[in-house]
Amino acid sequence: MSAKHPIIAVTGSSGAGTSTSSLAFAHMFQQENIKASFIEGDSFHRYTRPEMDVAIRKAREQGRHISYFGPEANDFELLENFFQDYGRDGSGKYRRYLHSFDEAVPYNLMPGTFTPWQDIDAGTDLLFYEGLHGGVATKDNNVAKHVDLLIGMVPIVNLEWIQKLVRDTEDRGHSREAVTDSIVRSMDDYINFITPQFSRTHINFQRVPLVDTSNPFSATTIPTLDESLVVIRFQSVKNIDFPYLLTMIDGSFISGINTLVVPGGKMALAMELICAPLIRQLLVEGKIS
Ligand SMILES: Nc1ncnc2c1ncn2[C@@H]1O[C@H](COP(=O)(O)OP(=O)(O)OP(=O)(O)O)[C@@H](O)[C@H]1O
Ligand SMILES: O=C(CO)[C@H](O)[C@H](O)COP(=O)(O)O
Repeated sequence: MSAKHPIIAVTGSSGAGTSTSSLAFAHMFQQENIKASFIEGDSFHRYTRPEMDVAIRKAREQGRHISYFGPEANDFELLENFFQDYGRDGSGKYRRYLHSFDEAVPYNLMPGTFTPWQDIDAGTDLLFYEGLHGGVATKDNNVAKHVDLLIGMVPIVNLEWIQKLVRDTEDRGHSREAVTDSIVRSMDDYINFITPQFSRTHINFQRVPLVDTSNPFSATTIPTLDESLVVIRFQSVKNIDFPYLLTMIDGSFISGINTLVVPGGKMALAMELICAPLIRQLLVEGKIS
């Protein structure tokens, strides 16, 4: 935790929508005149795509699996140190993992490689991380403890797989078979390193489709916001003004203790109405109560 240099993390599996959520946060930061450093979790992968292909093959020969969800393919130590450094004095180094030609060409690099490490901008008000491991905690590394506001982005798993399949095939040049294989290969790490994070979050946003997603592996389109609801669970934040949220968000309702449901189309609005006061509190008081 850091009063002076707060860290906000949106954590979620591959395809969950953590990058998409950055838009709502970028909007909030702009409205509140907050200077933020945006960091992508994929920067902390250990391997380039060709190196990862080799690591996957070697692990397979040894009868093991390696995936982007676990510590073999991601440097949790580096991520923890990065958060610690930022929390201490607002410094840190970042790089980008380039998934597609669109992302790689401006750097004159190939997809599946990294940009060089560089210093983050000096003098930022906060760090915003979106990625796989913002709330990870293992016996060796506790990333979660450095985060001041931790948000879980967790679509129902069929929807998550559809979002991953469609995005990875349409934007990242992977075959349907390769994406399916990576989902299967990642399952142990998913259970051990991804899902436990959602018990450490302040708030989880869970998108639930209202259309049939029973065979995610045959889907070719992503259910739209209007074809979904979002279940918002408040875990470790107090003083949430539910009457205000219910008034402001048309079609919202309370489904259980500390759980608000909003129409999918209202997800960004809900995120802003809920998170903006928390961010203000974080910057003024140095913590979320
Ligand atoms: N709320 C949403 N409604 C509709 N589509 C969405 C929503 N959130 C994400 N998507 C779509 O799902 C796909 C994956 O989203 P996104 O790229 O944000 O995931 P991610 O969590 O950042 O994944 P990765 O960590 O693998 O980069 C994208 O095609 C995105 O447009
Ligand atoms: O988004 C991901 C994890 O968050 C990808 O699975 C990971 O970055 C590897 O990408 P690629 O398979 O395109 O090389």
